[in-house]
Amino acid sequence: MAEFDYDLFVIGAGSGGVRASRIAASHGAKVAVAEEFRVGGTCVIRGCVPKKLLVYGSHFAEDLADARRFGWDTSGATFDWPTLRDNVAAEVDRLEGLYGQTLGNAKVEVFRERAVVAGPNMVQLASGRTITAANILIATGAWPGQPPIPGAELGITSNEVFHLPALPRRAVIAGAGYIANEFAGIFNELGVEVTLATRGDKMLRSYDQEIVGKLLDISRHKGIDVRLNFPFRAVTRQADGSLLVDGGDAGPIETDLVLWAIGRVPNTKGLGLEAAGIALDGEGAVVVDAYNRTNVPSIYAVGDVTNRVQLTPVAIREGHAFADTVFGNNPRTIDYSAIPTAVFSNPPIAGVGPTEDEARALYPELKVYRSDFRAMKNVLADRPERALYKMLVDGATDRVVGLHLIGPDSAEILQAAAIAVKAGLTKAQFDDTVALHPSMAEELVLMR
Ligand SMILES: Cc1cc2nc3c(=O)[nH]c(=O)nc-3n(C[C@H](O)[C@H](O)[C@H](O)COP(=O)(O)OP(=O)(O)OC[C@H]3O[C@@H](n4cnc5c(N)ncnc54)[C@H](O)[C@@H]3O)c2cc1C
Ligand SMILES: NC(=O)c1ccc[n+]([C@@H]2O[C@H](COP(=O)([O-])OP(=O)(O)OC[C@H]3O[C@@H](n4cnc5c(N)ncnc54)[C@H](O)[C@@H]3O)[C@@H](O)[C@H]2O)c1
Repeated sequence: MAEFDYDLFVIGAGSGGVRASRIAASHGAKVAVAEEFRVGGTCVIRGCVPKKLLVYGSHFAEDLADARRFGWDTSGATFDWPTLRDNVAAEVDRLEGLYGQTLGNAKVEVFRERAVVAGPNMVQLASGRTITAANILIATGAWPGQPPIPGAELGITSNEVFHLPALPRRAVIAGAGYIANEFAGIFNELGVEVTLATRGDKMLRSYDQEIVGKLLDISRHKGIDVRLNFPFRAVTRQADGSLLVDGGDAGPIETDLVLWAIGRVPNTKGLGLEAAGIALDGEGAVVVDAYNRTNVPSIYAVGDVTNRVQLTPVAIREGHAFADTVFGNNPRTIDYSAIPTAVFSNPPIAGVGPTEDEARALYPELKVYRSDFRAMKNVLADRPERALYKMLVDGATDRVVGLHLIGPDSAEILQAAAIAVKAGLTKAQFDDTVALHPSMAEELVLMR
């Protein structure tokens, strides 16, 4: 190994890169990682973590309103955006520090600058220095996309949304995926007039559409103006400083903020990959095999940059499996089946396994169980919205193959239930489990 500066050089200290660095070092490898922005990556700095904290922060609006029915006098309660924004930013700073410490404790050297691939065993740092490594891991994540229309630059993306100087009076959120629905919920609760507009005819395409239909109804009931089939043609700044979104036949929308949430593009531009001969797919994602190896044998890639499943727990698993495979003498691949996922909309959606439409094609004897109910807390709060739980069962084997939920705390409930789906448990085994009463989760063992 002495012919190289490092056994492993990782580009990108996000979810996948940090885990891979730490585990490779624990297997005895000499490791360095380069990070051009902030250690921790998208999830910690401008993704999952600050987003979830804003979800909590914004939900107090409804909680405080509901509290009155439970006897509390909440008059005089006010909201201050800078306080929430700055407290969230401080928590992100704290976590960034912990990630740095973890790398330091693991004896991983951190270069706080951009790195690009300069050859099968060489990277170049922004400062000009070149470094050699027996193996290179590309873990550069993804970048928010913007549509190729005039005025797109007048909008912001999830990169900027956590730092708004003030909340806008009105916001147009473009897209109908994860980020769009999560920020529609956050902004709506914080009193912003939200329009969620997407060019397609569906929201959250990969989720069970009956569950998504419920979210659509509840979102509209909460005052979110959801526009499907909305073509974004252009954005212009008006004389009074507001923005005008040109939607062609769907009409213009006047707003104060445009948030692009139209998908995240693998971060491979200018990374030296073409020059190094690394194969990319049509969307610019690094092509890898099941062991995360590219077509150049010394170069690997994990996480969003490979555009397989753009989720933190998946990037972490891929990074870990890569390190075990290459440095731990333990070749491992990831099982991508039955990955539980959630959208932290208001209310949240969570699902595991195929949707009902997908399951119908896979299991000819599919049985669908439903529980459509109003959470006890919502009943007393006089809040009309209902929850919906769906269980998909393969009639041939009685196995529960999918669960799809919308309702309070559905992500928390699904994580535990997903273990049963992953383990291949049957409907009879769910039914054998005594209900935990009173809870929402008990619906899962009471479906008839
Ligand atoms: C708003 C938002 C909310 C999200 N919420 C969730 C959620 O609730 N749950 C969930 O599972 N996932 C969520 N995600 C997705 C999740 O953040 C990503 O799937 C995850 O961060 C991917 O990890 P990664 O290691 O592939 O990339 P990243 O975490 O993006 O890390 C890549 C790192 O590489 C750095 N980098 C890039 N190029 C270079 C270079 N040339 N040199 C040096 N450094 C470089 C970047 O600065 C970055 O720090 C969310 C994403 C967003 C944007
Ligand atoms: N809770 C979570 O786990 C979570 C949260 C946020 C992000 N993420 C990850 O990050 C990824 C990116 O999130 P996202 O919400 O940006 O993408 P997404 O893929 O979830 O949704 C993109 C949406 O934009 C629409 N769209 C695409 N091009 C458009 C255009 N030109 N004009 C209008 N609409 C357009 C699509 O139809 C789709 O509805 C997600 O796919 C997910 O993997 C996960």
